[in-house]
Amino acid sequence: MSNTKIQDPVFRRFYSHLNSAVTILQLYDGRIPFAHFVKNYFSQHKKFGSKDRRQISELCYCYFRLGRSYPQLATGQKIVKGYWLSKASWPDEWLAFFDSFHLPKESPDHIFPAVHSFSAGINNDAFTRSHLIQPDLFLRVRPGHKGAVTDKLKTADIPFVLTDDSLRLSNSVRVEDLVRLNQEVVVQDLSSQRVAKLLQLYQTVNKNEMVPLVWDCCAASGGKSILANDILQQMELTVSDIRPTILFNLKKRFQEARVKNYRAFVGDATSANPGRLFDLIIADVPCSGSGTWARTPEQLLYFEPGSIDAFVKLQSSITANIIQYLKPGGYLLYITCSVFEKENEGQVNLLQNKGLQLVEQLVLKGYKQKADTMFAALMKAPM
Ligand SMILES: C[S@@+](CC[C@H](N)C(=O)[O-])C[C@H]1O[C@@H](n2cnc3c(N)ncnc32)[C@H](O)[C@@H]1O
Repeated sequence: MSNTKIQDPVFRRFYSHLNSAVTILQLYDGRIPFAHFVKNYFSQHKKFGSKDRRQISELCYCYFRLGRSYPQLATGQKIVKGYWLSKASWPDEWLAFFDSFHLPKESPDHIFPAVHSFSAGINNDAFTRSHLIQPDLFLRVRPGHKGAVTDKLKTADIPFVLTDDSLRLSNSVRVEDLVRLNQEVVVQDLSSQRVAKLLQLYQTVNKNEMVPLVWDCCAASGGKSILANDILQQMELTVSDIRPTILFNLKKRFQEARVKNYRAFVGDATSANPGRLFDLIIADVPCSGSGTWARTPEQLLYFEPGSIDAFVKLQSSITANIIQYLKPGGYLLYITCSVFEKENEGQVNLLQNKGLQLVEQLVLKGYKQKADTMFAALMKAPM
């Protein structure tokens, strides 16, 4: 680390945060999400105020964002390089400060683990570099709440960008203090919101006049179910997940979101029998999450490449089971937050081999918009 004596309190504080970040990174082994780890660390080390906590965490994330680039650098130097690259421009005094660390001029060359080919149309270079910057926070405004929500943000003087029903905000905004979460808005990444396109398509191609029976078989806390509720307006919903605790969160969230007409059960989608047939099954399957690693950049260092094949196997076991519960001519909405072709088009191919017809698939590229990258496919069962 540089010996430069910098008296400016801004840089002295930076050094102090840098030293704390180095200590934390030396303790972290990737076994739990870094967000949980750092939260536990701060709850055991009460001397850090909230601003310090935020800055120290950001420095740790800057380190992860470089992935396996610059193996020759000490941890502190790598943090500073990541911090430098995390913003497009810096004032001159900061550039002089960074210079004092004798950092390499070359661009990072091992940000993303090259473990498998990407889905069609993903630009390798742009996607990889997008990990250097923290994505934005996105909210989906629920039907009928646009005016009230934007008024609240304006009154609180919070900068935002509204595009259709999607709000983009800085990550530092505490939205829960400003608007009613789940009732007025849902915290949902931009690409996740774009899955709406396939739900709207389902509405136009589905010729059944009855209220559709819908099963969200990997529901988690219900983000896609609430989206389906807002688009389809009327549906008879079944939700399930393998984790009982997440269904507890779902029930609380559904109460806030005023989603009432549903039944829930704990079930392993590789073998669960929901006891009826459905017009639409939503399978937002467990996956590598590789389209969201700009939000969890520790994965760039700690992700186990071997686990992709385990995810692929799990995904095909889930789809093999659930398609048995599609009505003749019913629809499957298959979703991942992965960029790997194996988890995306590869699974669609398997389903086509089982007789399903592809209606439309979308590679939801978020990397140019400070958002996640996802994949969604709408498929139709034979009549
Ligand atoms: C990507 S998340 C779903 C996110 C959710 N649809 C949303 O929009 O908020 C995948 C979910 O699948 C669940 N899961 C993993 N393996 C499963 C299995 N074998 N059967 C059912 N659910 C499973 C996980 O517990 C997790 O909640």
